[in-house]
Amino acid sequence: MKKQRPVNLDLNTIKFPPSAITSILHRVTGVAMFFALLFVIWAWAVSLGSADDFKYVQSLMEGVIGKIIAIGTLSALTYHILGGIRHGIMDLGYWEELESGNTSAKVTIGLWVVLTVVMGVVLW
Ligand code: HEM
Repeated sequence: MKKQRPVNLDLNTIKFPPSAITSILHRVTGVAMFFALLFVIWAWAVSLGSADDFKYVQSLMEGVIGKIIAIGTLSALTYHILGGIRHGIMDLGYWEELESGNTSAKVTIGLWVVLTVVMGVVLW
């Protein structure tokens, strides 16, 4: 076996292309939504118990943690839908080349960041 095989253990020199980052984010936001849904279903069920229970959930959602959960959940959903639409367009045969795929990935991430900031400002 060749002794002088190329080795690259310097993680700082390894860079993910934008399309890889969108792919990872799609899975991360999908899993995040699964867990967020557990909270959403719990809050929904509790809020239907009585008028007091409703007020309890309302005050929870008006607090800092409630707002972070709401903005985080909507942000994950927004990314997942944007990524899902990008996937649908790729399924139709567009944006499959290296350059267009990376451009659509950058646009997806950019749109997501802008929409998250807008949602954050509106919901805070
Ligand atoms: C609460 C709703 C949703 C949950 C919990 C969810 C969860 C997930 C998870 C966990 C994955 C990753 C699967 C894997 O990588 O093995 C995934 C993938 C995917 N989701 Fe969702 N999803 C939801 C809604 C949506 C919506 C509304 C869309 C479309 C706009 C969508 C489009 C997709 C697509 C296209 C993939 C595949 C991505 C790929 O092949 O890399 N999802 N979803």
